[in-house]
Amino acid sequence: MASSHPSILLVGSGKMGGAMLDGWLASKTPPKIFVMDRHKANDDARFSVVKTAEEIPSSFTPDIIVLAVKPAAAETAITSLVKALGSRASSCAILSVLAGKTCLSLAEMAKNAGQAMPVLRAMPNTPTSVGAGMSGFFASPEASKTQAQICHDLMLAIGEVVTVDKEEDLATVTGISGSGPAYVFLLAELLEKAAVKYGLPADSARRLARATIYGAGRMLQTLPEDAETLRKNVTSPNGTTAAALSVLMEENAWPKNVPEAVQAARKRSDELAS
Ligand SMILES: NC(=O)C1=CN([C@@H]2O[C@H](COP(=O)(O)OP(=O)(O)OC[C@H]3O[C@@H](n4cnc5c(N)ncnc54)[C@H](O)[C@@H]3O)[C@@H](O)[C@H]2O)C=CC1
Ligand SMILES: O=C(O)[C@@H]1CCC=N1
Repeated sequence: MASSHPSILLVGSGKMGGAMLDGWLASKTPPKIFVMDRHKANDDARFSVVKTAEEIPSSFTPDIIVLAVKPAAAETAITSLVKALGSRASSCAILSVLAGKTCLSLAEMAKNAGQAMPVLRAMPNTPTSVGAGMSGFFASPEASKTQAQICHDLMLAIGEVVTVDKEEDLATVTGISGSGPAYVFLLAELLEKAAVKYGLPADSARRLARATIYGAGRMLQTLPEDAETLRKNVTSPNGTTAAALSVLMEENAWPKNVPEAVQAARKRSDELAS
């Protein structure tokens, strides 16, 4: 297995698979990529596309199968891959980005289809498409050190990686960074709507909301201060920010809602496991 330049089969190139694909293609040393998705056009010379597992050429054996289908589609996809790859599947590992589905349950699917395969999991997010992703990562004990390193490095090529020691912690990762971009996009939507409500033109509203979130994000990314300090630096005593935060930080507002939202995502992740 070539760890420096692995070959991957990306199964599912929808919103998350497509975001990872964009990230890898823009990375310094893109892996060799085959995409398997009946909805993906075969119009880009930088990777090959097959619509079904049966179309994977016998000359191609991936090091890593990156599984990026919906959780409910996992079994069909794994079964078709095991059957089509035959004995070649024995040298592949599965890197799943599916919410919820455990390494054990995915490994069972492969075994039931006729081939034991090690399973590793990553929980990425859509900012991987612009090289600014955040992924949680877990390698099951069945994966070799080389497979774990390759998968870790694949995710590192498209953003940051946090390795978790306990697989169940990926549910929390999902509620924080996997789903998290949606919380930020919601904030952008709501700020934009508020700006329009109070009289600004739509274009200005959009720019103000987006640039504010981008600027705050860059500060969080580049400055050493913690988020609380950065917030306090904006908040003049008895000023406008204090007035706004008295609404958002009210006991039953964000301090209650945000942890509850994360817990709802964690619970849903556990439900998707079965
Ligand atoms: N959307 C997101 O922000 C994130 C999604 N995920 C996970 O990524 C997975 C995919 O989610 P999305 O990309 O949002 O869904 P999606 O519906 O946009 O993409 C799924 C893709 O899988 C393809 N597909 C379905 N069955 C297939 C099969 N048998 N063979 C090949 N391709 C097949 C579909 O054609 C589709 O393009 C989910 O399991 C989700 O939990 C993880 C982190 C973030
Ligand atoms: O909503 C979902 O289930 C997926 C997992 C994390 C982000 N999107």
